[in-house]
Amino acid sequence: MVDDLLQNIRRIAVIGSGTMGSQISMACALAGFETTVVDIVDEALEKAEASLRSRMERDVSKGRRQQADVDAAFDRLSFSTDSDQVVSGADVVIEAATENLEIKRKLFAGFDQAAPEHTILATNSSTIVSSQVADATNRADKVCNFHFFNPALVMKAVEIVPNDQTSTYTIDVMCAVAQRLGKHVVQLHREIPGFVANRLMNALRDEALNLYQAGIASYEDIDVAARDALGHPMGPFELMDLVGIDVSYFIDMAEYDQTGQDAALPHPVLKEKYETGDYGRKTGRGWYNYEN
Ligand SMILES: NC(=O)c1ccc[n+]([C@@H]2O[C@H](COP(=O)([O-])OP(=O)(O)OC[C@H]3O[C@@H](n4cnc5c(N)ncnc54)[C@H](O)[C@@H]3O)[C@@H](O)[C@H]2O)c1
Repeated sequence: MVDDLLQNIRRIAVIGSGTMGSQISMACALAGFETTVVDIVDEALEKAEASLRSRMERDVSKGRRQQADVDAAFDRLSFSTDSDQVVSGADVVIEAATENLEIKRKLFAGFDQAAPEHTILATNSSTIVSSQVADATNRADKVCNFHFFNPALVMKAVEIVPNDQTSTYTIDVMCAVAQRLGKHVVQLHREIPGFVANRLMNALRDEALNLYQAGIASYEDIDVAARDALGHPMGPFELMDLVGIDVSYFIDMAEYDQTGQDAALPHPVLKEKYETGDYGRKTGRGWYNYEN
């Protein structure tokens, strides 16, 4: 069944080579897809390649992967700044660019022009539902959310969300792609901003921020409670640093833009932190310090 659905899916274009796009592209290449990752910034592509090579080297040295598999994956993976050219040869496009609706709508309009008729256009957005980009294309039936979790090479789940025009075939193909990537599918029946997993996590994060703001406990101790009392792999403050405080802020703003509900606005403490420019691991400092 999976093989049948993937018969015509050989080439994947991943758009955006940041935190998510870089690892999504590696996951696709490791799974056997001819993959190209695209960015508008050359340095982002160079950084992505360097970080993937060192990550893969570490995985091989720890016995998690075979050198031959990694070499074969790098043979299937390329890096480009020419989106139109890459998309024109792709069977599936996975968009993982900056979390901004205007940017994504422009990108989807461009993909629709450049891609062959059969190509599926998916977005990895954390919040923006695909109907918001599908109407920038003439193929809403081939547009959906395909949402990975950070780090995409490690986290086992992918959320797949149809908009009200997405065809069953598109969802079936994307479920098959997810399976080939070794992911477990969380299939939503209909759209909701933030989907399932992030809505659960955001409820926890906002309560953690409330407790911290009210002076009930330090952020370090709140992280200890989440890790060592609830068994979460990481506390909510550590997770914000991993995801990126900027990304967390943009995700909330995108939800607010979609719903207009004040409750969706970024928590005041998150906003304050965002305005300091300390975004977490990516800038060397967030809630915690990563500079050494
Ligand atoms: N960071 C997370 O934990 C996480 C998890 C799941 C989903 N997401 C979603 O994934 C997407 C990317 O997030 P990220 O954390 O990787 O962001 P990021 O800021 O690390 O990377 C975004 C990349 O997109 C590039 N870009 C911007 N405009 C572009 C364009 N027009 N064409 C090609 N590349 C372009 C940027 O140069 C940058 O390299 C967002 O939609 C976000 O909501 C993020």
